Amino acid sequence: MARHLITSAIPYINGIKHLGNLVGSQLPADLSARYLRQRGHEVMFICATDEHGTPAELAAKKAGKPVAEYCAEMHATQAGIAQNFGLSFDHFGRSSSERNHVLTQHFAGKLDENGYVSEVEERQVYSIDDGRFLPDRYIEGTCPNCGYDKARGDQCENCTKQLDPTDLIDPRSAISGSTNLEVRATKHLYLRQRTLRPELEAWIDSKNDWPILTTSIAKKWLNDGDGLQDRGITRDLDWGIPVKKGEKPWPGMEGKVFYVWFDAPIEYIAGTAECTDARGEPDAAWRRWWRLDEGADDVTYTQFMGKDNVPFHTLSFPATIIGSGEPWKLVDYIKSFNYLTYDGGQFSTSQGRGVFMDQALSILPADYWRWWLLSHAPESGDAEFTWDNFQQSVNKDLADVLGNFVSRITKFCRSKFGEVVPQGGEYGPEELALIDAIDARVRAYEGFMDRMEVRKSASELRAIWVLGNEYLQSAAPWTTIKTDEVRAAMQVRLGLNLIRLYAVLSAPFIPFAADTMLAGMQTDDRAWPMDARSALETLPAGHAFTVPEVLFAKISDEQRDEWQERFKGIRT
Ligand SMILES: Nc1ncnc2c1ncn2[C@@H]1O[C@H](COP(=O)(O)OP(=O)(O)OP(=O)(O)O)[C@@H](O)[C@H]1O
Ligand SMILES: [Zn+2]
Repeated sequence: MARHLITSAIPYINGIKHLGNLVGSQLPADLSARYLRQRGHEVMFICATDEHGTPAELAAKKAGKPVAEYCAEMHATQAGIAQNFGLSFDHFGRSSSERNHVLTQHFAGKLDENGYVSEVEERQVYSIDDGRFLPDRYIEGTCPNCGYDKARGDQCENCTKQLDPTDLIDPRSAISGSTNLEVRATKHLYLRQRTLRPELEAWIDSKNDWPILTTSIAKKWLNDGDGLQDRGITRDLDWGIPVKKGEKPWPGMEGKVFYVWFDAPIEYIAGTAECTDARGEPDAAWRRWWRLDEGADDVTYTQFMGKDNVPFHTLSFPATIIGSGEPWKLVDYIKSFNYLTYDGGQFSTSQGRGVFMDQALSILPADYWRWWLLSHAPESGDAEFTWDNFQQSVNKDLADVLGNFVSRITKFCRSKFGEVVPQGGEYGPEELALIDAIDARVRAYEGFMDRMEVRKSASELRAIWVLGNEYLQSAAPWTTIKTDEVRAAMQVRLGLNLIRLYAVLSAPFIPFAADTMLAGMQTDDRAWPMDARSALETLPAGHAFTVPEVLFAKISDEQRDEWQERFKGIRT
């Protein structure tokens, strides 16, 4: 048994997540966590909501609620939807937790002690009417390049020119529209990533088994242009973790908070502490996952995330860990994803484009989505969600292959032998060949799952389902029974055992259907098949079962067209 720490990139709090967010982080992390638990390993799977920063404040304002209240509600909403999707977090924490406050301030204090923090005086736009400094993207005005009148302080989205807020003509606050702005001096803390560059580079270079997507992004940030830059880690905002040096005040930093990207990854650690707190365990229980000097030296730590999060996880967060000078656990493997696109465009939370997790569950159960998303995970490049493709893949893989297999075997057995596993008969060459084929494919499936190759795992699993269908087709117990009832009984017994085996193997992908299959087979034996032959003898002759309800219904053309129409617009 090994110990696996798994974290998913923490979803931002400003709304319900879309299918792109799901497949780019939480869902593959869940696949891995479920698989490793089934293989008997000790798993700690952590996710949380990422709650700080201006977009949270603005979303709260739009909802007409104080930001703390908004975040608490949205956290509960996201947690509920995650549960309905079968995301098996050991804990779904909050980056605004007390634990994260303390740890974030602790890391900042250590970084400062070790000389990795500098203070920089900046000039920033202050909105007198809003009573706050405005981040670049919350200043709007006319683009000096193309004349577009809604250009943002960081960029004109019309002509794509990169801008400074001071370049804008007639600048105004994007929050209130006020033009009562002035430039004020303000002091901020910077994490001295440049100084840590040699250590970071050596560490990245040692990771030769990481996905190319991960290392290529890390190397780009390390080397492009002038190389890795120091990074501001504080902001002039109210909502966030107050800037402190450990438990002590930080002179000159009063009223400022840490930048959301500084505290968000620290929540992986804090979330683990929140988890063991909730279980009523002592500090040692979370520290053994994170502190190399307190038991974490045998932990394998894997992070899951979309590509835009990679720089922070390959460079900034490791800089925080390394710069602390303390023996915290660094990540062992970063599984990153390209983007899922929606019907020819981008998914977007802020623009309400795409299908969101709550909407998805309102039309179909979680497993339909889990299967499609994982079997089409954007691993080697971006992947596109289309309703056509979704319909085809659900109908073919889930309904025609797996669902049909379960239904034919169980119904046939019920009609000829009753709802018990029939007895008699011996395997012939066909059965032995099937068992060998299953063994080979299960070993291949394990290999892909161990390496977190999501699409390949899905197609191997599908191939295992297909083996059963092909066997059933050629063994044809409904024909056999006319001449050889004992042989038909053996074929059916094998088929019923295959259903249990499929439930076990498929559970990481489609946990709800797996439960239905096991409930139908009236067993809770989830033992991973070490060899197919004995695994297929789990349900003995005489064991009772029930015919499960329809596992997967086909998606009709009318449904497909209706959903395509319903979800083509913008969610408001
Ligand atoms: N279209 C996408 N496909 C795959 N992963 C994505 C996609 N969009 C975002 N992600 C990933 O989803 C995770 C959660 O993202 P987060 O909640 O911060 O939303 P985001 O990156 O602001 O995206 P959006 O604004 O589209 O919701 C991150 O790991 C991010 O990289
Ligand atoms: Zn422009």
